[in-house]
Amino acid sequence: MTFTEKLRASVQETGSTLCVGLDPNLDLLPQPVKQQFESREEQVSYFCKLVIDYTAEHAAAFKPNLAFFEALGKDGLSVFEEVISHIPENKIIIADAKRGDISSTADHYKKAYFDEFNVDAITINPLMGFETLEAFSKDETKGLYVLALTSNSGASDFLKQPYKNFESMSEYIADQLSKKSRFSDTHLGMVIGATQAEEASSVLKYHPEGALLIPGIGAQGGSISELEKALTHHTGIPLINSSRGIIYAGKDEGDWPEYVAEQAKSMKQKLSSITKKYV
Ligand SMILES: O=C(O)c1cc(=O)[nH]c(=O)n1[C@@H]1O[C@H](COP(=O)(O)O)[C@@H](O)[C@H]1O
Repeated sequence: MTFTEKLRASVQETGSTLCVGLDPNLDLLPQPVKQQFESREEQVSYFCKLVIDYTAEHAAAFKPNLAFFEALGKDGLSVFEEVISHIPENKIIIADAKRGDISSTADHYKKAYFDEFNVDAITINPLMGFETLEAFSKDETKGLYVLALTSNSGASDFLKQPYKNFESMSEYIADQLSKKSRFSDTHLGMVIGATQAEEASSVLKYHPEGALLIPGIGAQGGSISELEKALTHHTGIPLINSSRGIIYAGKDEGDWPEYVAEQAKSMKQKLSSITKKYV
């Protein structure tokens, strides 16, 4: 099954374009989890597994962010592996690693994330050039989400600046990804921030078939109705990510996982007008 086939199937099976972001911040973990386990590793592992159990029926994808696992030190990658092994087979797993390096180094990132951890997709920072993508390009079962128009205000530092004969570097990245897609077995998708809906449609038109990872709803305040407008002509399947807005719902309650499930269900419903186009 190719990456896009798996992506479509996961969205269809769940009737959802929601991606639950696994950003386990030790300072924000629910009190009952902290009380139950002494070690940080056990706390993070248990927390993420419960979030997965309680949200899986509402989500097509999970996006563990590597920073939160690396912050655990030497055992962080073991916890990451434990957590991703807990994610049901039919869900898309995106390793949010934002890697991007010269080709020989990129080849080792590819070995780590595609071959060893066997995730479906990884996020890529293209600042070192399109060379950062090449090592990943030979696997039709995998996808890349390349930072194109990020959700933060720092998008104005480079990405929203005019570049070559494009209105912005974001447009140029989208155009290049579309051209490179013809020669790549791996699906080349984009990261587009939900907080950038105004600029998003002009970027999306350069790569209309690209799968999208869209962070910025929930805690960052991106508007779902503006996002829906921006996606009007887009055919690539979007996964819309919320991390803090879901995983820390009901954080100090004994039955916190119920709040997490409720929040995921509610977000799935809020996204339904976007989702219906892709199911
Ligand atoms: O690549 C990402 O996932 C990403 C790109 C971007 O432009 N903005 C962005 O917030 N993210 C990530 O998406 C998640 C957003 O988390 P919340 O704001 O808590 O929903 C974090 O893991 C961020 O690192």
